Amino acid sequence: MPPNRKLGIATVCLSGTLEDKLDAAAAAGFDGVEIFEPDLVASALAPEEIRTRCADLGLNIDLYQPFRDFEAVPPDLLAANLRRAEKKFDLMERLGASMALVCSTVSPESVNDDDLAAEHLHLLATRAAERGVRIAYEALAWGRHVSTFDHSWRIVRRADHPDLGLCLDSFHILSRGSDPAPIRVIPAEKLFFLQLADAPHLDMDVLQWSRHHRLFPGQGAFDLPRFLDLVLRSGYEGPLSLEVFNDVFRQSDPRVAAVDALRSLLSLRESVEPRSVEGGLPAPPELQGFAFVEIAAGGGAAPEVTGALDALGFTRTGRHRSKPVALWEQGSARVLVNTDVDAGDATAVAAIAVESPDPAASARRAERLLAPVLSREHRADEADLAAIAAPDGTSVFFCRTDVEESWLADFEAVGGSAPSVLSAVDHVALTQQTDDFDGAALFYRTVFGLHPEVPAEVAAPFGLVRSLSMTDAAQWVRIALSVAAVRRGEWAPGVPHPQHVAFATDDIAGAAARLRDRGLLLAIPDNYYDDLDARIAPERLDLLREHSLLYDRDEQGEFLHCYTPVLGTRIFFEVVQRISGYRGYGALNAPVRMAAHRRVRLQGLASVVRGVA
Ligand SMILES: O=C(O)c1ccc(O)c(O)c1
Ligand SMILES: [Mg+2]
Repeated sequence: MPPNRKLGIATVCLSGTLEDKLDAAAAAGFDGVEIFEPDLVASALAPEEIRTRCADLGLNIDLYQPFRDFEAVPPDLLAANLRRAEKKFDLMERLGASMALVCSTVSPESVNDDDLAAEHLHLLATRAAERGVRIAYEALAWGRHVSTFDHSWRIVRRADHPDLGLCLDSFHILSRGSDPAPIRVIPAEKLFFLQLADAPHLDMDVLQWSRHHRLFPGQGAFDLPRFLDLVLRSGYEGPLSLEVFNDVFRQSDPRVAAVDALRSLLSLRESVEPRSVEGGLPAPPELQGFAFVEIAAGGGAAPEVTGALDALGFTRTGRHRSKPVALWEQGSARVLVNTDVDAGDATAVAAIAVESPDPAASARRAERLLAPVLSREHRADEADLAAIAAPDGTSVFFCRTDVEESWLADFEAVGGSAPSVLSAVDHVALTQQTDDFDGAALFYRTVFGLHPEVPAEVAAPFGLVRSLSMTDAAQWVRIALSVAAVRRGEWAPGVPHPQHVAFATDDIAGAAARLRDRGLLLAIPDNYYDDLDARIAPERLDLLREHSLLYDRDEQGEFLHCYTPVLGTRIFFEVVQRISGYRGYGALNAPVRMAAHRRVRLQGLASVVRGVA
């Protein structure tokens, strides 16, 4: 595929007025737009002005859409529909748009007659051609008589007009579970337009699914790389255009949504183009684990954080040469604690750093995927780490710790080492704002090249929580994202936007005992163990109960985990033991953990920790 393949977006994807949408699409870097009729109708700009505006912004008008309920109607309606079409051709002329989308009819006045549909579309294409317009016919998944792409192709073939072709929309095809392979038989010159949308698996009415829950490619469950590959193999040469109807995106800042949209399309395009293509993205990094996790802690919370690290068996091994940052280490797990005395008891995961064999190339890839590059202050003798900003505000670093001049040289050694209980960072869990979840998932997946696992949904004490974890093929880096499925109202007694860092161990009971000795083991109630006994009857139930260990298992193995209370405003630590290749995160136990965190909150953790430290 040529690397200069044009990328477009339908204005219906974005929030705002037509002007807002065009500005956002252009700012993100799209080449073209599909103008959605209601956006134009509500605009005060004359079609000529829209045309000029698009040209000034460097946007081509790829498509005008949709024209509905045209074909296979009785003669009086046909006349009215042709009049309606002529008016739209007038408009398109003023707009400078040369392709109109016609959706398969849903009208109760239409008849189930392919010959008549073909005849009417032929007539429409003839009229359109006189005006310099071509017609792309799209089968809506809920079309009254035509609801599959192969049916729309039969009609277009029968109509046999050079200015009539097909619009393929991945949603309508994949939502119905249709096999897209027969797209291969459609000649390239009949593939007029391609609309791309992903969606989660949902068992619901297809029209509602389409109008409310579409997602950008890579955010849902459809196999879009295969779909796109088939369409391109057929010889389609037009733009790759996103058409995503989504309730959240309709309300989000269009500039942010447009960037997410283009990132998704760049990543999808990457999946079908050879790696060597000029102007292509640098390959995803072969990540080799977390280099460090940086926690920002206000002066009021720092003792809680460092007290918990100490209890977990970490040793403070280094002090940054120019910043108030301490390095804590154990096994290959490294935590930086960045103390900002003015920040009260606020805590947050400020940064995650991943090991990349080529940090500069990884950062270039991130930049090409529209990640904001952070300019960081560093002294001439300090490491210049490649840093980008994730949508949730977390800084992301790519580094190589195994080279002589690594970031570690910025730290002055201060201490020895202690016996290791924990071996590495197992995962980092970041809670997202309700509207940012899909964008954040897309960011970590594409920039890091991680593979998403099956999304989970749990009914938690303070509301429904969705989560999505992702990892690289070798499971060196795991990121777990979660989100309150519905925006919170006044009643929000849980920890706001909690974040946690999980460490791996081979001795979970030992780790839990250390935490308990320091008053830092999150207590799990008996009811949990009674239920566990009833459900699974795990072998070492007494041990689990004694050490407040949570338990899960999958086809491969078992999972034992425990937690600290919340430290400062929103951070906590988890210790996990994966046995025999367990892959999950114990998502079913999350509600029990959340309720336990709330109990500790009510009791007041600060007094406990200060009493011990
Ligand atoms: O939901 C609709 O009406 C609609 C309109 C135009 C499209 O291209 C489409 O896929 C759906
Ligand atoms: Mg469509």
